[in-house]
Amino acid sequence: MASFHGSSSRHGNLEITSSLEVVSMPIHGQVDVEKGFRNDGIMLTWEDLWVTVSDGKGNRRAIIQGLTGYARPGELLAIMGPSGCGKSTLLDTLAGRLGANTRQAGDILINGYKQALAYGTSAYVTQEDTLITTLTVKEAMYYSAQLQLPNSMSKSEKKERADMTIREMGLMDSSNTRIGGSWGVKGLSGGQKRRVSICIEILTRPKLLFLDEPTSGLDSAASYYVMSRIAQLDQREGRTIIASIHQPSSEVFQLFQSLCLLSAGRVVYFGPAWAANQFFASNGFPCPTLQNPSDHFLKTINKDFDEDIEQGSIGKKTTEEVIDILVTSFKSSDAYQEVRRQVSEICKQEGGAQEKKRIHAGFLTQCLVLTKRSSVNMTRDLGYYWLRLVIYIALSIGVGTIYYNVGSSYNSIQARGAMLMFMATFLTFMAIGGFPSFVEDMKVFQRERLNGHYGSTAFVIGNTLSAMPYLLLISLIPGALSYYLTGLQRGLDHFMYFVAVLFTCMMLVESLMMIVASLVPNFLMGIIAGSGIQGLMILGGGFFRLPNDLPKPFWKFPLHYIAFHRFAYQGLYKNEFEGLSFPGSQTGGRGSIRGVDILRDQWQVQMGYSKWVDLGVLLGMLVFYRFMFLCIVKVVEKGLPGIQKIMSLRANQKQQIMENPNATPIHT
Ligand SMILES: Nc1ncnc2c1ncn2[C@@H]1O[C@H](COP(=O)(O)OP(=O)(O)OP(=O)(O)O)[C@@H](O)[C@H]1O
Repeated sequence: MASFHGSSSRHGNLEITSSLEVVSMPIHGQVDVEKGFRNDGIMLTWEDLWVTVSDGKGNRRAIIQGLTGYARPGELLAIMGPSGCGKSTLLDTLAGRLGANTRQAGDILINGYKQALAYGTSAYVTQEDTLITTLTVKEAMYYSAQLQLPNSMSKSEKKERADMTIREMGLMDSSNTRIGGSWGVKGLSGGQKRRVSICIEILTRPKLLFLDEPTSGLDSAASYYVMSRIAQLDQREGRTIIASIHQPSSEVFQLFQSLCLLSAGRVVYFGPAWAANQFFASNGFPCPTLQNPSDHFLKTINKDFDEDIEQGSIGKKTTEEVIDILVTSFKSSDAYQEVRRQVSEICKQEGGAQEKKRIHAGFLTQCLVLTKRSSVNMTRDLGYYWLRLVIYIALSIGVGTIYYNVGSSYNSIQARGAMLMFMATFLTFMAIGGFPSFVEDMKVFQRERLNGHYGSTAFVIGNTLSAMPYLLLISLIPGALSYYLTGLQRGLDHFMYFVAVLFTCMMLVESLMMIVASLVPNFLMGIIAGSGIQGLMILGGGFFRLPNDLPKPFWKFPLHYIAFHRFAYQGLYKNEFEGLSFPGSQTGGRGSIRGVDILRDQWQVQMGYSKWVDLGVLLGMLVFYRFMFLCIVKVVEKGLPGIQKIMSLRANQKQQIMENPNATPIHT
């Protein structure tokens, strides 16, 4: 479950706010527990904000340069500018979501305080729609409502909220359509997916909403309806909305209260949207009659396709010169002074005491809903388990026919060993086939986690529980086919042990692949890393080279002891060979030889403990792997922002020292 603690400081030097560190809020006012949100709004200010990235050669490039601005409750602030000007970066910075290779400097204050945003107070709709494609719009919304809304709301109230939000975004007609987008299923259009993403994030009625290109993929009418509904919501409920937007129509433009116009990370204009036209005109770039003002602004400051621009009676100027004129003019304008005055006024307002706040579905509800949602997804996604089940069945029929009725001859010793090794190794290895689905799961989890929908523990529990029935099925059916066709040792207990080892190994490989997916979200790299790790463990497992023949450094110590294959092989061997006897030679001479003697003397199996200990170790490893998965998810979530914060702090101090060598570094 998420931990909700953190600290805040007033007017410190640098802060990275993060919705991961879901924390305390100093906002005064009442908590509307019934509805799951507070009554009062959020005022966000930023002052002299810089963001730099490394160019890989030791130099840093500024992508946001000294921005100052504010966003107030009940207002829709639009961030506009040419592609690559830093709109998404500004949103990410304000929401505390900058990437690990970036450094940030400057103040970001919430209601005049430096703090992370509390759960449910902010939501971020990213540019990329990361949705569970197998669900219908209604299902996606219902599950999300059950996860995000507090237990104090009844199930029907949550459904009602979800239905209302679907209606608000004009998705009623497609509410029973699967989101789609995989396995050749078209599902929703790009614009409809965009609206589903917005719906999911506005379910809790967050007080602060970040929208990155909410209208991309929408036609002009849909853009207007979506933006007008967002604008209505912000006025009705005192929400603070910051949206980056590419090319609003003039109707959409009229919905904006404030406008932040960026060019190459610098502010060209910040202030009331209606006054932007006047600002351009006063600098010699009036908007031609009948032209959409936003088109005019973007055309004037887009230097990607540099062309000379006619300026009043002065003549032509390059776009670079035009941008410099506008940036300089804005810095010396009354509008800029007004921005600074507003920022300092908001910062002066006294906030109430900090308090912890968490209003969302309880931990058990989250685990249950996530298990259910994940099960539905696994059932509908052919690539998750069904395809694998078909291949497993085909392979086990292959194994069964190759080793058909293996008998108890001398040659059957080697055949039994090879068959068991194949089952424990290659069948479990194929869990890699589910990696694309794991990656999609991880993407959805990361989005939902960043927006504080639920905690990582609930996710790991939900994922584990939902996978279990399917893995049991694909251990049982192919396991039974190969076991009985081969004619391995009779007795239900032997068969059940065989299935239990297969099941545990499959769970282990899945856990390993989930760990890889959380560290390497890239599909190809993940498959390479996952199969590489497994390949090493197979080599060190004690089949291809007997345990005593394994080179001691690395292969024997530690690999042989940490590779789960060793315990799987040894457990399966004991399960099969204990209680059986074989002829002492190929011709049947030299009497008979006991299965246990073969294991101890020839295959160097540890016979000092029973097969149940091997299974116990495998189960222990499974718990450890799942726990490790949870820890990695938490470290990625909490550790990286922490490291980033320290690095930013250092960068900021260094910058200060360079600017003023006599100054004392500020410690936040
Ligand atoms: N983590 C990063 N590392 C390196 N460069 C980055 C990083 N984040 C952003 N940039 C660069 O900063 C610039 C601004 O990027 P950003 O995504 O903020 O632009 P944008 O205005 O949102 O563009 P678009 O409208 O096309 O989405 C780009 O040149 C981008 O390559």
